Amino acid sequence: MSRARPLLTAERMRAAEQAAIDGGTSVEQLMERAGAALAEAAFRFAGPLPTLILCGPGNNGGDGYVSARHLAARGVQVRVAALEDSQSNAAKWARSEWAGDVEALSDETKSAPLLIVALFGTGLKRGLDTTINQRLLRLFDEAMIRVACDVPSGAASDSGACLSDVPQFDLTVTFGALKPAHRLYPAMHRCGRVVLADIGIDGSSDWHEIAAPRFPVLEPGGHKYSRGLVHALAGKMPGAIALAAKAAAHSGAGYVRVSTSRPIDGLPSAIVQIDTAEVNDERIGCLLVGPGLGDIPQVLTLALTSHAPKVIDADGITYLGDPERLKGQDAIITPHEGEFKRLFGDIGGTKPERALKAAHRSGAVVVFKGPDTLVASPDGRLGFAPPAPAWLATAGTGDVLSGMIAALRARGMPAFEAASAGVWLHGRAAELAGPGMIADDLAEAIPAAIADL
Ligand SMILES: NC(=O)C1=CN([C@@H]2O[C@H](COP(=O)(O)OP(=O)(O)OC[C@H]3O[C@@H](n4cnc5c(N)ncnc54)[C@H](OP(=O)(O)O)[C@@H]3O)[C@@H](O)[C@H]2O)[C@H](O)CC1
Ligand SMILES: [K+]
Repeated sequence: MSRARPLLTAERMRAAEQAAIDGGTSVEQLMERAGAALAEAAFRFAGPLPTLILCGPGNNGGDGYVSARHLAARGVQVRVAALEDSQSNAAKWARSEWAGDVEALSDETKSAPLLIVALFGTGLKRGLDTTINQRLLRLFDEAMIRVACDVPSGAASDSGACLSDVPQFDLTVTFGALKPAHRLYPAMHRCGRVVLADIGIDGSSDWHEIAAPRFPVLEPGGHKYSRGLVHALAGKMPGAIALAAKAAAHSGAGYVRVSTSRPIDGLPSAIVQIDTAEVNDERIGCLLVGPGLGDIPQVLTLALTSHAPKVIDADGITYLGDPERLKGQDAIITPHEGEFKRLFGDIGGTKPERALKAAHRSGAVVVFKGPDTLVASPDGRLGFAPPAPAWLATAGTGDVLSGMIAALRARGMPAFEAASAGVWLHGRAAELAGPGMIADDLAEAIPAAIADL
């Protein structure tokens, strides 16, 4: 299991920085490590290209001055352009240690093949002034490779909002821990590749980027029930539950059963169809309800009489009405924005805050889907999905995800881990299925995604 990279809000980042300082590390030492890491990552990524570094007035700019010194020490032709005088002592120190000139950022500033932008990081308070932003965008267009220091300038670190027009960077070098902006829409799509540098602060957090899952080892002596029985309840539109059932089968469930009032054609024969719904059969590893449910809420009510772990998706979420109905249900719900709002109403805050409040209120693991999918647990853990292909936005991919999560849960993974692993595999399978995929291809790409692990 590759180490899951931690994420911290700006406030928790400052606290971690302060703890390091209380522990005897100076701000200048932290800045020296950050700037050196920025130089190292930029050099590895771009090679010894002539470089222009844009430095802002705060410590983000300070990192920029330090990186200028380190790149110059490698023989790189480096120029620095500053927005204004440095405000903080550490930034003043970093600027004083830079032996070269510092140009004033203006309309006359010439760009360079490698552009490193260290204008604003976690201290951004508002969008960039139009003049500054125009200059940034011009220099950006004239450059070949663009690198952001810590956070793309103009992106709000905690919410992932772009407070001004943020261009598309090739690389973002961040320090200590990832920031929410690296994994929240739209800022996440402006970062390019994100490199996390260790600068000696304790970045540990209960927020993480979801990493490739480690699968429960299959017991040779196992049988179809020990590998997990997924029991799906069909509703009005059988196509959706069929897709979810297929995805569950491809995700390694030992046995997939569908309760349906009429035969569903096109289902692989490995998937058993029955016209009863014994939802308290203790062999059930995970119950799945919601895909294609339509307006038959009594099927959801039946599902809630089951003691089995369950995945509730789509219409099943809509018909819940009250999040409290999920208490004690050992449930994973998989809402997109609309279903989230219908169930939880207008919970304010950033997407991470909303996801965690919903998990806390419902007692369920909440997979809050979107171009930035989060997995929130009632115990405060929060997983951020790595960027997934845009072509996942097509009909039926949500049904596939719910089936994948149900299978992993049925295989014995705890709810939060099963939901996180499902989200990760869903994105990976989409990459393998390619841009022309439809949801059926996505389900069929799951075994290759798992084999990849
Ligand atoms: N946290 C760590 O472990 C480390 C972080 N480092 C780097 O430090 C920055 C955060 O530095 P900070 O000085 O807090 O903030 P910024 O550099 O991002 O912003 C500096 C000032 O810029 C002004 N500001 C904000 N928005 C705008 C804007 N749109 N236009 C103009 N000016 C703006 C603001 O000043 P005000 O006068 O507006 O209050 C900010 O104070 C972090 O990102 C890392 O790169 C350390 O170097 C290493 C360790
Ligand atoms: K920046």
